[in-house]
Amino acid sequence: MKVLACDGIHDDGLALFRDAGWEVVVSDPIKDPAALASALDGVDAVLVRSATPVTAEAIADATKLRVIGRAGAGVDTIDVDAATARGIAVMNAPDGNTLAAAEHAISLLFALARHIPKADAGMKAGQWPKAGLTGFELEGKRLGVIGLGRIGATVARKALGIGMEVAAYDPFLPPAAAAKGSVPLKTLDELLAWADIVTLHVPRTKETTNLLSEARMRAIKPGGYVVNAARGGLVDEAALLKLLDEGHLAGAALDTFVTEPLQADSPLRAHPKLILTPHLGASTSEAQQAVSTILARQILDFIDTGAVAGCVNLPPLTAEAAREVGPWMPLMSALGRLAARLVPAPTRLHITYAGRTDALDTRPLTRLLVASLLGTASGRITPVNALAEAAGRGLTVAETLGGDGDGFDRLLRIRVEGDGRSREIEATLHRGPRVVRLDGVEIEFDPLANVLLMRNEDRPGMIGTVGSKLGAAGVNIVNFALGAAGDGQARAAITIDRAVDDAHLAELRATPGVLSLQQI
Ligand SMILES: NC(=O)C1=CN([C@@H]2O[C@H](COP(=O)(O)OP(=O)(O)OC[C@H]3O[C@@H](n4cnc5c(N)ncnc54)[C@H](O)[C@@H]3O)[C@@H](O)[C@H]2O)C=CC1
Ligand SMILES: O=C(O)C(=O)COP(=O)(O)O
Repeated sequence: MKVLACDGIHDDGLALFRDAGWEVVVSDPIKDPAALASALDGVDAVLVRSATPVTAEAIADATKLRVIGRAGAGVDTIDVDAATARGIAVMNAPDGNTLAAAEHAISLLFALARHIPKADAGMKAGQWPKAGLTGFELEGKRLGVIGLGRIGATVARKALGIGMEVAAYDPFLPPAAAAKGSVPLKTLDELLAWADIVTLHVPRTKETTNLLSEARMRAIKPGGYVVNAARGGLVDEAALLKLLDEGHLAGAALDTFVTEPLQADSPLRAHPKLILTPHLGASTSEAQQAVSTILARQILDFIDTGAVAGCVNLPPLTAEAAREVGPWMPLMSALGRLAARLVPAPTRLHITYAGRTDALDTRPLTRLLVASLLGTASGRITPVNALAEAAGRGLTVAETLGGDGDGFDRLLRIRVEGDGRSREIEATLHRGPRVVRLDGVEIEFDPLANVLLMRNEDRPGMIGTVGSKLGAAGVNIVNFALGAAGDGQARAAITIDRAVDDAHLAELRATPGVLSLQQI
């Protein structure tokens, strides 16, 4: 397995990959999508920070890539939709840098309040720049937090600790979190009119782009301040310069920019009321160590056990739940392949998880079954894109939980329909993966083995005739399971030690009494 680590990923996380036997390739940021595409050749996982954009073009031919890992919080530099469509999991590690980002925002508040950068620059230039650098106290001032998630809530807590009044705007806060929080919530208009300093802690999305537009910044009290240590593009940079020039805003501090690195000739660099840092929010050794190790563990667990944590395009699956469903995974893949052979153009799939269903998270099982059912048709289908791909291809997927397990601890009943056909497979785990019934007829076989499925006239001599033809083809029978279908026909599942070639298959199909024969 191979991981490509771009953008300066802390070595502690990379060591976990090396310990697990992975090849680790370390790279500087790769800005060019074509260059990233070629660097991704043969790569199973790629790790990035904010410098390397992972675009649709970069991953279009990444046939081995299973995970894009963001060693940090914001996934706005990753084309998550394109990754999902290609069946690639996208993971991040937002808990690892919350403190670092929050402390950076607080640092910027102090830097603004006490002119620290100007004071320092003057001192370094041989001056004693005391006059003109009178600041203001943060205690008693009003801080308006936009986005009360991990970082916003941490900033709020720290700001309360230094005696600031704090309120927030976050329309997506879960009601429980809003109810127990010590930070009053306001509408955006109320917050902007109330705050002395507005600080942003939202992700960059279509909705949050230019959240602080010219009109919104005008709604901040004259003499107010803006801090953006969240994402470039949340603040309209041109409008900010205008409002600083007009004197409507007294100052602003930016850690993140529309274009990064910021252009050398950007007018932002020259503005005396602006404090700039080069996207340093997450740049503490603690945060980098944390995000790299959290992310590495998430990716290694996902690949090794199927456990899902910190994934933005798959539902979570705890290690315990992964252990519970793990043994069923090979069965789901095999049943998907079998179902695809029985009904090549499926339009409806109904899965019943019967018997004991407690502690069974069926989501990864259903996704894998669907991926395997569709995967044989074309393209790259994985549990990440299986359900979307099913919807796109007109396959309805339904699931029933519970019901009689027919004496089995757990029994899977899979009905596939399409093209006028309707087939039913019942399967379980019993000394390995086992199909126990096909279309209601009791025949047992291992769906992972080489199997011939036969429908034949229910008359004496059939086993012998087919058996000797297989013998003549040099194929050994491992198991011959036969069940009467009740209509003068029988069904057989013949487990064999190797695949039968086409010529011998044709000969078997031509055997009198054989009504149909399929190799799976
Ligand atoms: N400067 C830096 O180095 C760093 C920047 N960040 C940025 O900070 C962002 C937030 O990180 P976390 O707090 O960990 O994420 P989070 O997901 O815990 O919090 C984001 C909050 O924003 C809220 N939100 C979303 N859309 C909103 C909208 N339109 N208006 C108001 N609130 C909205 C959400 O409800 C959520 O509570 C990241 O997405 C990233 O862009 C994160 C780490 C470091
Ligand atoms: O985690 C985030 O969202 C960040 O913005 C941190 O960016 P970085 O990893 O320092 O390039």
